[in-house]
Amino acid sequence: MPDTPTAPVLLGNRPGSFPHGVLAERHPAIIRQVRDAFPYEPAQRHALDALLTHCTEGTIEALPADAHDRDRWTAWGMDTYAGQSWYDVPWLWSESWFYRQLLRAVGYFGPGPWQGIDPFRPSKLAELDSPETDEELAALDDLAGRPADERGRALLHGSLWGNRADLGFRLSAEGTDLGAAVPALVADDSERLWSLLDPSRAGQAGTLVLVADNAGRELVPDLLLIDHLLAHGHIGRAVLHIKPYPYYVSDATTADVVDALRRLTDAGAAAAGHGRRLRDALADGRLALRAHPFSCSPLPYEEMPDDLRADFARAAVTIVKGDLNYRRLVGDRQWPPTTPFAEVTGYFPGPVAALRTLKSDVVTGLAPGTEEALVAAEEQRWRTSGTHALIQVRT
Ligand SMILES: O=P(O)(O)OC[C@@]1(O)O[C@H](CO)[C@@H](O)[C@@H]1O
Repeated sequence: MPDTPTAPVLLGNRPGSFPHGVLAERHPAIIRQVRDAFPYEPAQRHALDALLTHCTEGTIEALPADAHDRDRWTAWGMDTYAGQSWYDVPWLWSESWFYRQLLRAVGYFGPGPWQGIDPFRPSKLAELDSPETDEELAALDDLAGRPADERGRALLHGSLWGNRADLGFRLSAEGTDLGAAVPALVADDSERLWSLLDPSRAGQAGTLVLVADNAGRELVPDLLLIDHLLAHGHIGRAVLHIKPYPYYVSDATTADVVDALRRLTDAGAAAAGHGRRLRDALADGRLALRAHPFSCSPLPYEEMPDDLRADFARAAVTIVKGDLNYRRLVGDRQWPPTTPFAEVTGYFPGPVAALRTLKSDVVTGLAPGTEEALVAAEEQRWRTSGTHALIQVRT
């Protein structure tokens, strides 16, 4: 058997590193944002204040015995990491734990009147209802007159670059002129992706699994792409994997899908047509939602449970969106950037495509010349600035 490549797991304990900045600065900023956005009651305010200190100075404390998901977190490594600093456990684990603790602080898991209230909803709705979203939806009218092939490619790129719309990222990228960035693909396997979506390939249109990332201005283009692929027979069915609870600020949940569809149908013109077709697809089963607990797990996809593995195995292709999902797909490790993508995703049970803008250190599958050119132009900033993107495919 060939050796599976490996590299050190990313931790957040090196001051000055990107992961350290997320734990030490981004997480406290997220707590303050949530605290300001909602008229929370005293108990929630106290819990948020306690978390503010705890997440930067404390250690991992096991969930209480009556926590609804205690067994799940035990299986995900909680007892192994209990007692350790948030900075010394795998960064991916620590971040995921942060969102679990934040939701506990605001009473999301209940019981009580705040059960199920998404603390990130105000920022998600503000983005969905922004003039920028209006412009993007209006652009669909021009696109409607173009050949189907061209529309498909434009919608694929819309879904890819929609990944820049990440509210947690914006919080710490403040001051960065995202508008001035030159969009640049550091890897582009899009032709291989289209060949997997060729209906004549297997004699019948297969299933697309799309593992979604952010709500709002990323989810809308994801849905538009799905609608296009269904309407033009590239796929017979789509399964959209969303998060079972709010996560990484802007990650999409079922409520966000409902909001996005409302936004499309209310927009009128071409956007409304997409919205209506997507509603029909949901109603007749051609589009299905899945909110698997593992979608919010602090582990790489290599450790996915059997039922999820079976879902992916049935797909003609699984499209994995965004930075966090990329980290989980290839493993949150200090890979040399030229490590082959096909090797680190060799465990995945079927063809898989990553669509991601680069917003953290992890990257694989770059050509040696690409890495050299990026480093020469930007040192290591290209890894985290969100100004570069990739489309990588393993068949
Ligand atoms: O998955 P997304 O929305 O593309 O990005 C999530 C993100 O902003 O959060 C993490 C840091 O908290 C990084 O992996 C990444 O930059």
